Amino acid sequence: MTVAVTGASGRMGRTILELASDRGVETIAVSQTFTDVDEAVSTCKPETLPSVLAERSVDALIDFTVPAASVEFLDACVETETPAVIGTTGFEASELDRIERASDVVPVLRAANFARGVQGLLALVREAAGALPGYDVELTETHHNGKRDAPSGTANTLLDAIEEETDATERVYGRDGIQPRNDGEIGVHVLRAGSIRGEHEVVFAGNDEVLTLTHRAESRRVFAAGALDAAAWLHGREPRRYTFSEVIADT
Ligand SMILES: NC(=O)C1=CN([C@@H]2O[C@H](COP(=O)(O)OP(=O)(O)OC[C@H]3O[C@@H](n4cnc5c(N)ncnc54)[C@H](OP(=O)(O)O)[C@@H]3O)[C@@H](O)[C@H]2O)C=CC1
Ligand SMILES: O=C(O)C1=N[C@H](C(=O)O)C[C@H](O)C1
Repeated sequence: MTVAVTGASGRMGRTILELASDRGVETIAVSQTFTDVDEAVSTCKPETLPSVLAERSVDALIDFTVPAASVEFLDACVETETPAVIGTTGFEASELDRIERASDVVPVLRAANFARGVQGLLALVREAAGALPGYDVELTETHHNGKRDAPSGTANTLLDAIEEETDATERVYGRDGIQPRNDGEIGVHVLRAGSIRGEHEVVFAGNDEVLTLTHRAESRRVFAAGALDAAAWLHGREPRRYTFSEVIADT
């Protein structure tokens, strides 16, 4: 398998290149800035991506960058009929529409979190939310100090699931001042500190009891592994939007 990895000098880009090399997956590092690339990895600048995808036999593109760049890279995939795995988070609605339209032409798998355990967390949160009506729900997410978007993409996915399963619909971001908690709120709390890889915790409290569900990523390799698994799985599929849970169910 050959994958093109955008944002190759970034935290995730580097981790994917490392893990791909361990797995014997060939990579093309797509980077605006890369200077210290391993000789075994070929590189290209983002501007040349369309011609590289057209000329080289690339099985999938893996993108962990920023939303504006991500949708541009996806255009190159559409132009060259290359499947796309997108891990970038923080998209606006118009960018999500663009991704949706691209998936009419090429297979696209976008996930806010490529850790398999987060799919477990999502299922458990859904179950708890449905089983504990009326309980207060609060979510905390904690990441490294370089993360741009807040709340995290994973937090937003968990919040969507909680809202689907409960009557709570009002997201309250942080708490400050004199304001008692109202029914129907979901508290959302964001921490940015040090090099923490990614933690998500959902608290359900009521009836004199507390249920806490937590996922903690201990290394970026867990996300890189999921993205590489997704790329291998996506290659050769029909154009449409796919989910990471489909990959997990199958591998
Ligand atoms: N879905 C998941 O499982 C996970 C998702 N993420 C998400 O992945 C994304 C990247 O995270 P992370 O690696 O920590 O971020 P970094 O900031 O470390 O890396 C992002 C890289 O993207 C490239 N880039 C930045 N701006 C542009 C631009 N305007 N045009 C083209 N390329 C650009 C740069 O690479 P270069 O200079 O080489 O081009 C940069 O180093 C974030 O949205 C994050 O939330 C992170 C971890 C897991
Ligand atoms: O930026 C990160 O680091 C992470 N981002 C993803 C998100 O926004 O949910 C996934 C993971 O938590 C790491």
